Amino acid sequence: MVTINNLRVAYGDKVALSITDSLTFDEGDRIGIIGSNGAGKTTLVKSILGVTPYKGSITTSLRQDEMAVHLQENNYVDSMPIRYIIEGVLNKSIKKEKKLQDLIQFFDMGGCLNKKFSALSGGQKQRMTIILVLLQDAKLTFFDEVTSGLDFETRQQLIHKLQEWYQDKGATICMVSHYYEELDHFVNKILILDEGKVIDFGTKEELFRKYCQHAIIILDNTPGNQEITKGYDTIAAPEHLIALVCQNEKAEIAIMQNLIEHDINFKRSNRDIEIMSINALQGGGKHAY
Ligand SMILES: Nc1ncnc2c1ncn2[C@@H]1O[C@H](COP(=O)(O)OP(=O)(O)OP(=O)(O)O)[C@@H](O)[C@H]1O
Repeated sequence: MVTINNLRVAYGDKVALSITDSLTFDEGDRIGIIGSNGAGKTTLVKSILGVTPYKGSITTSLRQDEMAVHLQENNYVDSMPIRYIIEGVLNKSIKKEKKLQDLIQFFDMGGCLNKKFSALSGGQKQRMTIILVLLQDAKLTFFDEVTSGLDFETRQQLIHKLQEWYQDKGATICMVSHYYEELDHFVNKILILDEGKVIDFGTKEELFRKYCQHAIIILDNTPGNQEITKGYDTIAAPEHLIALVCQNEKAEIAIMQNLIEHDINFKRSNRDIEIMSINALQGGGKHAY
């Protein structure tokens, strides 16, 4: 659906993106794009959309109007009831457009239509923009930090709604996010960027196996837990955690039995995107896909 080759984007002297290998997004992919601030995530989205000049090639079977985007920041007229913003942006009447009515109902925005944009909560503001984006029914949709600035519960609700909306649809989605738990539920592939370069790209399962093996056991990084886990293989984890790596089921059962005997709380995971990506980033060039 989209193939990228030798992509390079620079802002003045600063190279924001340099993708040397070929990168392909297939139809139906749900791709999570992760990377720290300034990694080039938004630049990649804008390049594919054709709104940022680049060198190299991006080939796609899609027309421009078959792609939609939800960008990080959206500015609307603050003092206007959102009913008129929605109708003005779409050039459609809510009364006459069944699909638009369905979306408004689905995202529970019917009661807000007469409110000014400035009077909406953060979650309602995001939902309004999402309605505008989803109405396009695009073959490829980008969500760039769609939940940024929202509290945990509102983020969860929004992602849950998006998931529900897309569950029977074959649409291709690219979601840029710093929130790993959101991506865990929403995407099947992960693209890891760092300083403008691709660190890895693959299915969640492939990448987890590559960097974390069969499973990991995660526990608090306390002196007591450090002592008990001394003989085990660990991989990189956020500072407050210890991640024990298990090569196979037998090994994980042995570790878990030992932890249970010592009355230690732990979490077992075979899909932790955060720990996988920390290890992918540490592997750097060694693991480059
Ligand atoms: N219009 C611009 N002019 C100059 N530099 C830019 C511009 N847009 C982005 N950059 C720079 O390019 C690099 C990549 O930016 P980009 O916005 O793509 O990163 P990102 O991964 O989306 O970051 P974030 O998570 O903070 O949104 C950064 O160093 C950024 O400062």
